[in-house]
Amino acid sequence: MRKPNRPPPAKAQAEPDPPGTPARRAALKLLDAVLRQGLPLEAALGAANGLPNPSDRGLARAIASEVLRRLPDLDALIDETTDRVLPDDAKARFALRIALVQALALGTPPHAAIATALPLVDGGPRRLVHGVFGTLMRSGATLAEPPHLLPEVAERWSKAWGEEAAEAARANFSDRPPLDLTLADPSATAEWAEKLGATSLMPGHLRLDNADVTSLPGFEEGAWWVQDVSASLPARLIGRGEGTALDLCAAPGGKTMQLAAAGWQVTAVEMAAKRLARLSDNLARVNLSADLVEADVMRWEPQEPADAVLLDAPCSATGIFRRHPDVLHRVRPRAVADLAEVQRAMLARAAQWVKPGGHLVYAVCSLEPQEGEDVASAFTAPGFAIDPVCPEELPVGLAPNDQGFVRIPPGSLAQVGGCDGFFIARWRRDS
Ligand SMILES: C[S@@+](CC[C@H](N)C(=O)[O-])C[C@H]1O[C@@H](n2cnc3c(N)ncnc32)[C@H](O)[C@@H]1O
Repeated sequence: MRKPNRPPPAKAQAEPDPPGTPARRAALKLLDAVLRQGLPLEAALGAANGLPNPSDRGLARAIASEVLRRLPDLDALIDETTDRVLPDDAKARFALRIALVQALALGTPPHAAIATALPLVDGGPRRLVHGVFGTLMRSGATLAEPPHLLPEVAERWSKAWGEEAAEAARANFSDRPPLDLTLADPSATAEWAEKLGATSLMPGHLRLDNADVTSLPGFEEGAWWVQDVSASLPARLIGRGEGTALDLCAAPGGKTMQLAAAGWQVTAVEMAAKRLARLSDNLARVNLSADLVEADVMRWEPQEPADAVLLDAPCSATGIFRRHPDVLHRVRPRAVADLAEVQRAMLARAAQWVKPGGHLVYAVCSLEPQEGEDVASAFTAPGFAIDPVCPEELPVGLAPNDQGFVRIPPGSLAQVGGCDGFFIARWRRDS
């Protein structure tokens, strides 16, 4: 005989979360996505997008970004205050990181920081979290300025680029990166610099303190687009032209726009449909056009070779760590090795699509030599020779290396606001 359905036993009434808790819960989800699942912060933002209030979404993102920027320093404070080291993935550690970063770096009053973080412990050691937070507040704890890089990153970059560069990278880490714009018409640089109160590191480039992009003069008419000066160099190294150019791995389209503005008839190939749609919107805003192809570069091939081929390969993106501190937490040696393998294969494919007399440019926004120097140095194909970059093609303060490649190590251009880390190589196909 079936038992009659009984109503579930009444649960003890839980205390309601203090206002502001949903933003902290979303921050916790973002951190979990980056640190435990290895996802990019941008991809994880869906977790915060469910929040009805836009300012909560912004807060969740700001908290998560700041925790990622300051993780070693936050964990050092936590570890020196607990009797036993909390596991890396313990909810208590996450709640403390979130509370401490707000109180010590984001200007949240300590009582609000802890009250909104405690519900994140969810039945865990609330008293411990409260106690550790209180001890640190009473002792006048502070966070290092600039923040420390993750020890493994500092070690890797010191080894690759020298201790001074790694220190410069750290110094750069606390500065808010400037806003760089690329002009569709480089001959109008002086005019736009004056209009926007900007400086310029080279023709076609403008640098401003951060600003609301969409309200700046020139946005509506599409006179420029946002692009870090380093990211603008690969397309610049192809120069002006009237022939055909392939832009491989093209979205969101900074380089496609540069090539189209420089007179090339561009085919932009991108695998991610959403990103390709963004590229299309970006082109429309700046009144430029290109043939857009949604395809995997490892499967697609053009009907005929092009005069210029630009491969901005998928990479660890450690060069953009200032804007996206999550990259430093997601890069593991195995991932870099896997990416380097893909990059080599893509470069070999891209080379087949260059016309004799044409150029091939390879770029990655990576600070890992395995993805830059190692890939370019290993590249050989019949008829190709390195086309060494000249110092005059780069902004003052950057220089090609002995092989004629461009390596932009961490801390570059620090005295004028810094720039992204990059690697760029250029070859010419003679036959
Ligand atoms: C570094 S971003 C490109 C940035 C872009 N060139 C620009 O200047 O705006 C790399 C891009 O490559 C795309 N991608 C990755 N693997 C790809 C593949 N196998 N085929 C085509 N696109 C790919 C990614 O979706 C991403 O949009």
